[in-house]
Amino acid sequence: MSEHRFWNTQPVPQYDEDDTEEIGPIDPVQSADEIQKTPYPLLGQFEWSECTVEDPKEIDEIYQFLNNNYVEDDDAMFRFDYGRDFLQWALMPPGWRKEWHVGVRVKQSRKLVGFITAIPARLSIHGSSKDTVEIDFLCIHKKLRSKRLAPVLIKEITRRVNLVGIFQAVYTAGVLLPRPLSRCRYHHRSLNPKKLIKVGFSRLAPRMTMMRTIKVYKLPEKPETPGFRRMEEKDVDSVLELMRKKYKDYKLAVEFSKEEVAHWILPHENVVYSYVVEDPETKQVMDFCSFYLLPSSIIQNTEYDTLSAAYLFYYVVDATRMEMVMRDILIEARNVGCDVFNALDVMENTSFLKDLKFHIGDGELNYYLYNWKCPRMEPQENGLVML
Ligand SMILES: COc1cc([C@H]2SCC(=O)N2Cc2ccccc2)c(Br)cc1O
Repeated sequence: MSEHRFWNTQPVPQYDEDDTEEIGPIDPVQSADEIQKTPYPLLGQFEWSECTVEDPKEIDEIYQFLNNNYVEDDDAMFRFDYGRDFLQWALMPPGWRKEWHVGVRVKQSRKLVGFITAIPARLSIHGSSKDTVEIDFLCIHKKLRSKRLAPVLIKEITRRVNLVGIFQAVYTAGVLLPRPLSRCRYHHRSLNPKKLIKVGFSRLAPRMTMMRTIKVYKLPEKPETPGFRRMEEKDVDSVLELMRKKYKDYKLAVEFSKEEVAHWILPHENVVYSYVVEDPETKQVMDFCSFYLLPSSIIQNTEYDTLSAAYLFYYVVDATRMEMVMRDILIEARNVGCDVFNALDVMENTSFLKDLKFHIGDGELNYYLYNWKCPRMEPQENGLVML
């Protein structure tokens, strides 16, 4: 990892450093008024451009740009296809800022060729609370790769975040950079095995027929947990309470406000689906769970061009009901048309992945902190899900 020309200049733990138990900023503490007021210089033909994500035209432009240029798997078989509604939801949570939706355009054509975003997040890291941002959607046009544009985008978003007095950030990547706070793995549960095999994501197991494979992954028609229902506005306080109690046990977690629970967890059609388990007697909300929809383009396939996928999001479920509730959201995801259900090995996920017939994927997800040194953590100690 010594060859990282950019990351070796940044306030992140370098690879050769030992795993000290120290906790604190890496850069000397600065105040917002010491921060450079002008944007970083760009190569001649490019200019900075704050995107207006409330404008359907601009959200569509961002959608198309990410749909064509964002993250692919190592074999270039799939590329994330974040939806327009999903992007508006992801980029306008409570406390969002327009100046943190940073685009790079070609001056003369106005074409969008670069993008990076930040959203505010109050994080609990090894028990102490910090105002930070979550960095996401860093994307450079395929034709402009290895022009050293990404470091400029990262420095510019850092400057804009520092201007309002925030000096820490969290970000994730499939690639290995100096230096992961936590290294997690994706697991996948087939919902439509026939399509997953046809598009080359799954393979027919030896001595298994397609009919037999379909039977193995078959799920009941409807959820079976007594009291399982969609989450509603009236459940926000209960869900907030469940999260506050449970997520303080994780070494990395967002400290959600009531408004943030409403924004991130209440159902949003075609974006995020959430459910509660209401005790049939007491009418108390005992559990909640949620997943978000993030399709992928299938880059080379004659029969299909999109893979519908659900991703496990936030939940608090009693251990005795865990497997049943998680099976119920597999059923809900299948019922809204998903072909596969994805989950990381974070939180308590490993308690049900095997029994619910998830298989480990080759996708790794590494979590990183910017300008904060602290001990690393195991996936199950990690309570943060990034979109
Ligand atoms: C291909 O193996 C995986 C690819 C991905 C990512 S990379 C680009 C993309 O679109 N993905 C979503 C996806 C695509 C296909 C199946 C499941 C998830 C993940 Br995340 C974990 C995997 O194991």
